[in-house]
Amino acid sequence: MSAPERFGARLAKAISARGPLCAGIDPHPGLLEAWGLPVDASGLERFALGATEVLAAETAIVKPQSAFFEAFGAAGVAVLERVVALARDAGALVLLDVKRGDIGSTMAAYTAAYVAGGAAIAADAITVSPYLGFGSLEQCVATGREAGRGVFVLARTSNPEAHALQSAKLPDGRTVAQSVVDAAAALNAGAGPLGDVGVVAGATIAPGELDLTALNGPVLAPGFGAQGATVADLRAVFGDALLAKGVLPASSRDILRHGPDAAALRTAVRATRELLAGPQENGQ
Ligand SMILES: O=C(O)c1cc(=O)[nH]c(=O)n1[C@@H]1O[C@H](COP(=O)(O)O)[C@@H](O)[C@H]1O
Repeated sequence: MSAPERFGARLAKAISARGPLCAGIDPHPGLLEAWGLPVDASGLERFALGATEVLAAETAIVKPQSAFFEAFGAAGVAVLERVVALARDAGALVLLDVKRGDIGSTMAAYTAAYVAGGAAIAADAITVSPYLGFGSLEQCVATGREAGRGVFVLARTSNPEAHALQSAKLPDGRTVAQSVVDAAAALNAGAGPLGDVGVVAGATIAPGELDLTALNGPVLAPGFGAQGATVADLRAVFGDALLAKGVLPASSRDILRHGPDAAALRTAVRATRELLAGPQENGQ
């Protein structure tokens, strides 16, 4: 049997076809209410499946946030499984935002859950945390890679509290965040057109904080939209060359607030895609 196509290659193709926007599927209780839905598992189901049907038909990759599903217990996790399947049927890749990270032996169980061949909730990629040491993630990367799946490692996150920890300096002078990027780059060496190990770098961070030029992998850039970052910020933080090669601006609430009407949601996601197309085209 031939090896599955690698995640980085699949993502590069999806970006070429549909643009780089990553649409977040974050069923916040407040959004369920705004959509006129009950804040229970039935409301979650209608919100999440309705949003996925529209967003996964329009974008290269969707990002369901697991916590909003887990909050409803087993019924919520069952909805998450359906979201993953529905998104794939609609032609989008699925980045499951679970931000997992643990000692290697426990990380193996998260790997089996999400990115190994035959995973229970099989995503195309997951978000992972490097704070038990980057090495604790390497088996997950290797196993996911064999199954054609990837990871996005938290490097410099979009939230204001992140700065003190992630921008702390190591004895060699690099920031913690830069060391995460460099470790990801080492695992992506030689891969083309994009490696399977992405990093998370918020669109809200200061320009020049991170050197991503050697990453050779995708960058998830949340913070665009509801957290205040604009297209101009994306250009300032990442530069046109990187924006044209694997930066995925992620937006959740700013798009989802346009539901529940499917046509209005579709118009909103298309408008966001078009907004992003400017720097992409200019960057080539
Ligand atoms: O890993 C993430 O997705 C993530 C990393 C980060 O640095 N900042 C961040 O906001 N996120 C997630 O991205 C989404 C942002 O949602 P909005 O602010 O509504 O666009 C949420 O699901 C967050 O959990």
